[in-house]
Amino acid sequence: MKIGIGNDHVAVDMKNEIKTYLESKGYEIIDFGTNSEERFDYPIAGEAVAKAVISNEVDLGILICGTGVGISLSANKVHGIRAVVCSEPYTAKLSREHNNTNILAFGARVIGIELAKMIVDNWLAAEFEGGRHQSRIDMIVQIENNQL
Ligand SMILES: O=C(CO)[C@H](O)[C@H](O)COP(=O)(O)O
Repeated sequence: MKIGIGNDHVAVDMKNEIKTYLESKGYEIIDFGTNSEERFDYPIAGEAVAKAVISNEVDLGILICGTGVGISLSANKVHGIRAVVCSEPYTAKLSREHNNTNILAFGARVIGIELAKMIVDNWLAAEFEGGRHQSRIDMIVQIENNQL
């Protein structure tokens, strides 16, 4: 599986640790940066990873900024993206099973690396359940389509 990863200046170290962790588990990672601790505007990374998901350049995306909020908000502006920001594994898991999220975001200023790994593991291991959840996803898509 191919995963796109992106971050701002706050999250360079955490991004690299998550990247190494996932590569050690056999995932292919495409790094959309930044790799500098110079101030970097999170919408750039949020949009880049989101577009890579939508174009199928990658299967899923992971985004990290200070809180995970700004970078997930940015990704969610791209049509077809369902990005979740979360700080614990339960929401990460359910966001895949019920909401079919295609991007996971979290905050390098909020959680530590071990919790981040646990969140990533739970999110990647979970699968969309479909069934009663599909019609709700269809409704979300309809809201997007109503804006066009
Ligand atoms: O969490 C974030 C967005 O939600 C950013 O990482 C944060 O706003 C960056 O702040 P600063 O430029 O002061 O380092």
